[in-house]
Amino acid sequence: MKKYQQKSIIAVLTGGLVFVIGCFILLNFAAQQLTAQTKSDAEYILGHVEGAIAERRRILTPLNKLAFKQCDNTTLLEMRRALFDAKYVIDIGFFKGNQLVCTTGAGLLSKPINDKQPDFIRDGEKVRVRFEPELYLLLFSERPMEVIIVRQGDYNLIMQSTPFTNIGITAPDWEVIYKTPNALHHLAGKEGLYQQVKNSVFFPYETNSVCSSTSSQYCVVVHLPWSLFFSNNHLLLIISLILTCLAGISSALIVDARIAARRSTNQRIRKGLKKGSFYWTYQPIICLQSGKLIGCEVLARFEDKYGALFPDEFIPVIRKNNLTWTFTEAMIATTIKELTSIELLPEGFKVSLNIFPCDVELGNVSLLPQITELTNSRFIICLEITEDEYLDTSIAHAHFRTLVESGFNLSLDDFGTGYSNLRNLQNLSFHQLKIDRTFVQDIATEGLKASMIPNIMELVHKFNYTCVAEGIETTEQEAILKMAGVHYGQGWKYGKPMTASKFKNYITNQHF
Ligand SMILES: Nc1nc2c(ncn2[C@@H]2O[C@H](COP(=O)(O)O[C@H]3[C@@H](O)[C@H](n4cnc5c(=O)[nH]c(N)nc54)O[C@@H]3COP(=O)(O)O)[C@@H](O)[C@H]2O)c(=O)[nH]1
Repeated sequence: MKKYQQKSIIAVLTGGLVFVIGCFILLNFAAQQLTAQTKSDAEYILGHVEGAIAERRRILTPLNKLAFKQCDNTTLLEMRRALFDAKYVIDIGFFKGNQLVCTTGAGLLSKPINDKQPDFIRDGEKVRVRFEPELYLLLFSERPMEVIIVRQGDYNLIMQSTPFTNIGITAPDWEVIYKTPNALHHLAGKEGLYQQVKNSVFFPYETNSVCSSTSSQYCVVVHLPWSLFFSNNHLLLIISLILTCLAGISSALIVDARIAARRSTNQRIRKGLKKGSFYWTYQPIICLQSGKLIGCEVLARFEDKYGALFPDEFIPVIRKNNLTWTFTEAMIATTIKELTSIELLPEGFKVSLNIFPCDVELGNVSLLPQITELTNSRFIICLEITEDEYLDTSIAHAHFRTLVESGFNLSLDDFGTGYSNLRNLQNLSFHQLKIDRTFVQDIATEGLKASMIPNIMELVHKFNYTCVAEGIETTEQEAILKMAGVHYGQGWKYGKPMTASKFKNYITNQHF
């Protein structure tokens, strides 16, 4: 599998992982919300259950204390008074023995009704509770009602479960139960739900149950399905999903970009040499006295699908990978062709090519005289070589002599920066010395390096060199260098390194 494909897979996997983690966080958040919702629904219903229990006590205990022996108008009046501000109780009945004789709704019954067996009895208080799924109350006789009937002493009361169902809860299913040691008694809501929850038939987080703190036998269970929860919060869900997707996509893009950026410079440069990612630019060199263009320096640039690399990045890699000569050959082949095609360039135009010092030591430079594009060109080919310890050997000196004999000009680059051996100035068969731009930049601050320019010029004159100052950006620098006797200048003041076509336009506007 190709490396870039592997890297794309890593980016996609990272994006996918971020998406999955995002979804997990989202799901976890939704689960917390669902739990909170079911808990608040269950507590809401339980609040009503406790309210109903309290109401039952509030009504039945005082009524029983009145100790009526039969149902007459006084009894009915007291019963109706008790019912007046009730919230859960819809009817109160009075018993004689085991027979219901009157109710607040129907008054005195023409035919007493026998009490039925309760579902359960609350021990201490002797409260008998019965769930009636379809009770036809005389007052509301057209429709059956789901009610809870609670008997205490001589009275019973009927509570409707509608106050629980018509409340503002989200869960569609819920159940109120009463737990005895041996059984569960359904009181309101969806019968059997409690048992289903105990049997874990639902998805996680969909259910919740709470029991009363005052009467712990009363419990409420609610069920809110995920599907309903999501459909209730669909807008939030969609926005969160979009954000999670965006997080996934952007992390994939970031990883991709980072991988691309980190993609081995080595590899890019190796491939770039074969695939033409290198191109060359030309920076004008000007005669400081006449102001005329006398030559140019060839400077490499690199750009591939991952972006540009600067010479400071690719030159060391080329050197480290022993690609210096391959690189120089590519430079010569392209640049001489490009410059030759610019007809306006006169005979004797000076083309400065950078040569790696290691190619001098390795003897590769001895191949230069064999490159006919160079030797047959109408230009003066100036080889710029950085001062280096490699140049300080007798073999190097011999190569330089051969190059000079073959018609090349030699220029000592970056003079004053690195390895410096003044003896070389005399021994090397060089034509030119190039003052490094740090000396020129020092002019503005009148620094130590700038103060050394006259000394450099003394050496230049002594050994009969020509001198180029590089990095000239301002008129002030130009004036000072001109006064110091520097012959040529190179820098942004005259033009930045430019492609062949731009250089052609530049030349069109110059006078030789
Ligand atoms: N062997 C080869 N070496 C090469 C080749 N192409 C470049 N190089 C070497 O890389 C070093 C950096 O080069 P670059 O970034 O291109 O910088 C050159 C100019 O752009 C820069 N310059 C020129 N004028 C100005 C200026 O006014 N201000 C300013 N801040 N910078 C300026 O200076 C660099 C000139 O380089 P040089 O004359 O060679 O010292 C550099 O060492 C290049 O040699 C290549 O094809 N082969």
